[in-house]
Formats: sequence, C-alpha cells, structure tokens
Amino acid sequence: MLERLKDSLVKSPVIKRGEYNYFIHPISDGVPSIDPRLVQEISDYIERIADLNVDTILTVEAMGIPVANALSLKTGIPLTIVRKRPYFLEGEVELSQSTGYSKGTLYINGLKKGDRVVIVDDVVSTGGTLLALAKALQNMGVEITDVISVIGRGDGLLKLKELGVEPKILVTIDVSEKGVEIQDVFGDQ
Ligand SMILES: O=P(O)(O)OC[C@H]1O[C@H](OP(=O)(O)OP(=O)(O)O)[C@H](O)[C@@H]1O
Ligand code: HPA
Repeated sequence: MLERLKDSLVKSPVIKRGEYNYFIHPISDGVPSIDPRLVQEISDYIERIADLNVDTILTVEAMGIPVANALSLKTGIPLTIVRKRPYFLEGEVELSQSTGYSKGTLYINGLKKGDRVVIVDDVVSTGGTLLALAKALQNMGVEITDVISVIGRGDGLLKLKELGVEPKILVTIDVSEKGVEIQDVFGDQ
C-alpha cells in the first residue's frame, strides 16, 4: 500500500532551514519532478478513505494543489485554493499561517456558511497551517468532513486533535539530519 510514496520518501534529501530539518520531496516541493503515477497512487487512496460528501475540495497554495487537483479530476468535485495573496473580494477571510520555518498570511475566498469541505494538503508538521485554517473555517460556519494530509511529521497532530480535528495522515515520517524514516502508514494497523 502506498509503495511509491514510501519508497520516494525514504530517498528524500534533508536540508537545514534554520534549526528545522526540511525534507525535499516531489509531493511537498515539486522537486525533483512529480511522477504522475505517484499522484495517481495518492489520489486513488484518498478517494477510498476520505468523506467526499462535500461541496468542494479545499487545499492550500502551493504544494497541496497537485494532489487536490488530481482528486478533483477523479471525482468531479470542485477545487478551492486558499491563496497567499489577497483579492479584496467581499467575504474574503484572512488568517495568519505559521510553519516550522516561515510565517505568512493566507486568504480564503469562495466559501460560505453551511458549505461542506474536505481539506487536502501535502504535509502537516507543526500543525500551524491546518490549525489556523480549521479555526477560520469553523468561525465561518464551514463544515469540515475530513482533513487529509499526504505526509505527517512532528507534533502538529496533537494540536489539531485539541481542536476536534483528527487528520488522516497517509504516511507519518521522522525527519533527522540523517534522513527520512517511515513511522506509520494509514490503515496498516
Ligand atoms: O504543519 P505546518 O508546520 O504548518 O507545515 C505544513 C505546511 O507547510 C507547507 O506549506 P508552505 O507554507 O511551506 O508552502 P508551499 O506549499 O508553497 O511549499 C505545506 O504545504 C503545509 O501547508
Ligand atoms: O520538511 C518539510 N518539507 C517539505 N514541506 C514541508 N512542510 C512542512 N515541513 C516540510
């Protein structure tokens, strides 16, 4: 299960971004090139495990897009992208994003109270991005059916659980200066 994803993850180089051990992988960085069979494997799997009774698939610019778009094409469900730039449209919601190595602002457009969304992103690490996004959506009255992250690392999951959000992480990894190790695969237990 998820063989291509696991095989590619353990081959990922790790670099330092400040104190943060940052792994580089096609799904999280687009570097090196993204093998379409990898995206196919991941989107097939997400289609099986996610609650897709939704109005839209919601992802965050930039690297959530390849997988979320593949899922949208497979299912016919529209895709909504949370952007890193404002559009100043009526109803735009602004939120602060903080990761292990960066801070920024995200902007939600195109959602309204009562909408149902499934969140799909490439990585959850500190949980800063998904936590801020889930809080903003809850305040907007948007219902989250599921949160899916292709890759999980670090302790972000605990923070999300406190908010009542239990993400489904396809592959959980440990990242050190020596490289990437697989810790867990969704559905393997
Ligand atoms: O759990 P966290 O610590 O918040 O990290 C996870 C976030 O970091 C990455 O986004 P990033 O802002 O680096 O943008 P990118 O998708 O453009 O690489 C990734 O796509 C997640 O959204
Ligand atoms: O280590 C990482 N690599 C790629 N994307 C990420 N997003 C959060 N952490 C990482």
